[in-house]
Amino acid sequence: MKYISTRGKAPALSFGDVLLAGLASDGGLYVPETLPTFSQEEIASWSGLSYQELAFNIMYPFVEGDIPAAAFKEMINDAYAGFNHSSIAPMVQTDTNEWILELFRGPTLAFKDFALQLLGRLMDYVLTKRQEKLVILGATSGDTGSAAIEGCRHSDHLKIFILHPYQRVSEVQRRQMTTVIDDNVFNIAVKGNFDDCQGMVKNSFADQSFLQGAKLGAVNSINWARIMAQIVYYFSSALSVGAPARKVSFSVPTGNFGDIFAGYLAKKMGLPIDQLVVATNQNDILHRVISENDMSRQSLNVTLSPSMDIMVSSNFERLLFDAHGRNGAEIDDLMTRFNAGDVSLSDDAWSFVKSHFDSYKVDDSRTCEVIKQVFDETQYLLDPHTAIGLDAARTCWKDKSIPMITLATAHPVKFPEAVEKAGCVSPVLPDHMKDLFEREESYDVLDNDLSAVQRFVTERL
Ligand SMILES: Cc1ncc(COP(=O)(O)O)c(C=O)c1O
Ligand SMILES: N[C@@H](CCOP(=O)(O)O)C(=O)O
Repeated sequence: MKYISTRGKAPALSFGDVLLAGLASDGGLYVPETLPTFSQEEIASWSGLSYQELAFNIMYPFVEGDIPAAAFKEMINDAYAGFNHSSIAPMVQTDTNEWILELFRGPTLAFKDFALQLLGRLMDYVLTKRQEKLVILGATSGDTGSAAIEGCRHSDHLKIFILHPYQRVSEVQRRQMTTVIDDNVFNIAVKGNFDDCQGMVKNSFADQSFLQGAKLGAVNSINWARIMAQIVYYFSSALSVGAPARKVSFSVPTGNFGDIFAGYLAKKMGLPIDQLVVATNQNDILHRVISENDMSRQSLNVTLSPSMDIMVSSNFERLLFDAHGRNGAEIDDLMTRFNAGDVSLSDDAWSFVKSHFDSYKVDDSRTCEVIKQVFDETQYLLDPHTAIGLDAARTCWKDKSIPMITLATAHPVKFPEAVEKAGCVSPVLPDHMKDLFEREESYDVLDNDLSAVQRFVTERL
């Protein structure tokens, strides 16, 4: 399997190289040159497999040639061994044909564990073979950071630096990162927002001279391996409600467009998906582009769903690549125009986007209403991101005979502020985190200044 850049100028790479490269050298994102596809019969034959077996069947074509099958199976088993439910991604029914897919059963209680517990092991494997080391620079709005730290902290080949927006992640999220006191883990609170942090990561890939010869790697969903691992739970959940014999729909709380892009790929790979609903908070650029072809960047709102406080949605570029006939030169030009302030897609590209996605925006007060209403009716407590997904699902659902699955992207215990504002009681921390508020924290607060961040990294290489 070869991978190509969405901007068409970087060399095509193998899986191992893409895994370590993160962002392409031309500023684009790597995508597979061709996608594996599965027949309905083949998908049907997977019903009854364990999550780990299914994960192997779906992901192996992406890594074949770089990772031997036996080693890959071992990594998958290891990556999901720390999840607290035997199904790994269990489903909960909330109404007729309405399902919640619980993606928060991993060690850091958010969907990021699905990809990042595997990514750390994949990187370690490839780096050991190559006898190389990697400096990870990641940006987080709260969840990627802890999952990446958990996935990478035990590797002798990785040093990990995570940027989070100062005072804009929940206290539980911050402590999940900053209480990991390991020699190879560094947390930086940047006096800015998530887009600033993500911008610093991308700029650092564009010019790596500050690393004095060391190599930079990515844990954000700009790294193809993140997307690859997130495809699996679309298949597992769909199979559990009768696919491929029947269609299914998904609603996905969306920020950086990585999770829902994985759903779009599952559809291209053969899963019969009827609707893919993009659910946003007040930071609604994705809802605006899908519904009105308006991609204007507005100032970032601080919301009760902080993990989705994102305006520059990295993975949308991967979709635009398809929307432009996979023409890298067109995307290169489009990105230059976007950065110069052009804010709409061509009619053809917009039609393509609308043909695959529905969208809906949910504000903070409605998020609280949904948390409370669902809890009162079912005793099921949603986290604020999932509440946004569920409200969007109910609003956009076209055919109620088709199961609608909302991705529950985080555990409510991570967001006590929203849960309490909704009038519910925040759950207690799970056993492995119960002393989180007593643990020692370590992090540095830096100005929103790329050179200050790069200097911090260089001094710790
Ligand atoms: C809890 C939670 N929900 C939803 C999202 C949005 O996912 P994506 O960025 O892949 O669209 C994120 C972070 O990105 C998140 O942490
Ligand atoms: N919501 C994310 C933001 C980063 O997105 P990623 O999926 O590209 O890593 C977070 O919680 O950090």
